[in-house]
Amino acid sequence: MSGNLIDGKQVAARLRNDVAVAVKSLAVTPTLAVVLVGDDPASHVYVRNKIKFTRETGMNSVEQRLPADTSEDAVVETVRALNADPDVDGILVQLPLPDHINSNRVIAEIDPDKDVDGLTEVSAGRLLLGKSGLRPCTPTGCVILAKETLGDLTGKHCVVIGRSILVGKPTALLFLEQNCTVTIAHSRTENLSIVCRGADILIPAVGRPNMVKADWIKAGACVIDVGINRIEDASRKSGTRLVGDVDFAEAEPVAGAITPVPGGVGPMTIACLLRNTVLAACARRGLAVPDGLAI
Ligand SMILES: Nc1nc2c(c(=O)[nH]1)N[C@@H](CN(C=O)c1ccc(C(=O)N[C@@H](CCC(=O)O)C(=O)O)cc1)CN2
Repeated sequence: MSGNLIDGKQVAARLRNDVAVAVKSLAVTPTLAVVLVGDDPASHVYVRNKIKFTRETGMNSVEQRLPADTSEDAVVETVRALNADPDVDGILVQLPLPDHINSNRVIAEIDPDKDVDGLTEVSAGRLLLGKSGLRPCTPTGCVILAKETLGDLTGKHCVVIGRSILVGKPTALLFLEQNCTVTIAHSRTENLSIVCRGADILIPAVGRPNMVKADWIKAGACVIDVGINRIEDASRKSGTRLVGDVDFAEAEPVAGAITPVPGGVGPMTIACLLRNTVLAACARRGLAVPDGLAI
């Protein structure tokens, strides 16, 4: 890897190791339950990896795989049963759900103390109010990568592009929690490139391949690319490849540090999910959080 690359795979592997050490130190074995509905191939890969890493870090994995035509009520019942199971510490419902299911209703059913994705209204409220709680995984991964690169983030100007509930908004709040000065930019922001050029930390999270160009980036800035976009590439056997929201070839020479896609924020998402599962297990069971899991 070249000098300014932020190696998300390596940081994620280290975090998974910290989780494994933490799990060994606990008197109980945390359990993560995964609910997967339907046949989305990417979701199947993500869930397979979540289960694999859950087991590799010494935790129990519970799987609920439901067919694509499962009714919304049946998915809600599945979540309720997991809420009621005292052995289950964390519940995650893999997104996206099939079109006929209202994701908001399903997520709202998750017990906030088991909400290891940090997506319920209670988790969002706890984050907004600065109360302890489970934080969303991809945004937490962004903070860990930024701190790994820059150390203390106090006073840094962080520009988040995107205002989604899954990434943009919680990312902004988490960087605010780190004492950053935060700007949330989006598709209607005027002079977007100029706003971005003011960033010490730039976090595009919009899902638009190669949108951020070299002249959007302040020289030496830390760029954390949340976009994972599959584009056509006839030169590849598969006919496609993954790119971020940042035009990496243009941006890399300008940035002080930059995440690649793949191999940047993506692997952190699952590592942070495992960390959240330990945090949930400790909070539910009144145990102290083991050393090594603080951000
Ligand atoms: N319930 C949730 N659903 C979804 C989430 C989530 O956090 N919770 N995020 C995404 C999918 N996702 C995890 O679920 C996820 C996405 C990407 C990666 C990752 O490691 N990507 C690799 C590339 C993988 C590839 O080759 O396709 C990378 O960026 O290096 C992990 C997890 C939507 N749904």
